[in-house]
Amino acid sequence: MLSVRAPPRAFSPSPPWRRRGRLDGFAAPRCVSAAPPVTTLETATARPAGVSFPILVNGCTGKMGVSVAEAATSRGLHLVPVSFSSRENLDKTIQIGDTDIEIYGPSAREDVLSSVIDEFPDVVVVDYTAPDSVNSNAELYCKLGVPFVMGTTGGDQQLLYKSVQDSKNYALISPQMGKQVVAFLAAMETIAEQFPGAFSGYRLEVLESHQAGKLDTSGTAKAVIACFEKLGAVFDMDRMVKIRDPEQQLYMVGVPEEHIDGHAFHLYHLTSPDDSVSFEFQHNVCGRSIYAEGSVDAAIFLYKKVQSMDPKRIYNMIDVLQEGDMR
Ligand SMILES: NC(=O)C1=CN([C@@H]2O[C@H](COP(=O)(O)OP(=O)(O)OC[C@H]3O[C@@H](n4cnc5c(N)ncnc54)[C@H](OP(=O)(O)O)[C@@H]3O)[C@@H](O)[C@H]2O)C=CC1
Ligand SMILES: O=C(O)C1=N[C@H](C(=O)O)C[C@H](O)C1
Repeated sequence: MLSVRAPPRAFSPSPPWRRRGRLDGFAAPRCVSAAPPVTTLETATARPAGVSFPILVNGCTGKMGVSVAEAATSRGLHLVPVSFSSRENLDKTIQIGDTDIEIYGPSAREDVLSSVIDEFPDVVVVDYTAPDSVNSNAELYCKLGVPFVMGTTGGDQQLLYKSVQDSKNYALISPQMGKQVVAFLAAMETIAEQFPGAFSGYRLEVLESHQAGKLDTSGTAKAVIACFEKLGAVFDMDRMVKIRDPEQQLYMVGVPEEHIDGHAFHLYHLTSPDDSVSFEFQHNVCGRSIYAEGSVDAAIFLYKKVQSMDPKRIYNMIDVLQEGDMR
């Protein structure tokens, strides 16, 4: 994870994506040609969630929506057969296991969600939609008092937290649901808290690569950068290297071809003011299963908090990890 390089003769303080044609620093994960771990009905039976409640996954026309709905079903949760879209009159159903999910447009959102809450008072919503829907969706969940997991990144994050605080609704908000990446983020937060300024004056450079359809800058990278900034590193957000071009991902970043449509590679490079020391951190994820499983962990965690009427209302994935509730 961490590499500290002593300055050899040919030492270059530049990050690898500036030094080489191909990003050698971006070692492809070992899952390269293996299929990502899949939770099947069989494994779900072997590993029951131990708790069951209704879960509504918003954004089932999208990739994460489908993955979370599948993971929820496999873990024995009751998938509510309703989801939403930004498009009116889509007239579409999406089949997840045995459940046909009906997709409703924006004008039906409030009425349909109210009916769902009437029918399933214990429902938890998991949101994987789009950055420009984050705030309006959260406003609606808060207005109707339905607990929600916000996996969608972007939007106005300050406003998001304010909506939840003002409404006293329960919510779990995190730009990152993958257990191991959450652990890395937790470590970064701890280091930043304990040793503020330890990297004072270091230059930070960041590269993130995601599937071409990703609309926003990595929310995870932003959270990690905030920690490096607390540690004293200097970063100019405009200089973030954001790669969405499949050719570059394949030949420069080294993303396995079968994961061009679903990957999240992150590289952070720090250089000391006198160029004598450099650090590199990276986390490279292929596929979406770690987020889908983490999202179900998050929904179960939040459900338990609601049921126990915990006075704390807003959570993140570090809370879930700290309470030992991530698989
Ligand atoms: N927290 C985490 O660990 C992770 C977070 N993410 C985040 O999740 C989000 C979704 O990612 P992904 O699934 O890959 O993206 P996709 O583009 O595949 O899916 C997003 C879906 O949201 C739908 N949508 C857009 N607006 C609305 C709305 N107002 N109401 C309901 N549905 C809407 C779109 O469908 P339509 O055209 O039908 O409206 C689209 O299909 C992104 O913000 C991404 O960064 C992704 C992976 C992990
Ligand atoms: O859109 C994605 O795919 C991802 N989004 C999240 C983010 O923006 O940090 C998490 C992960 O990078 C995958």
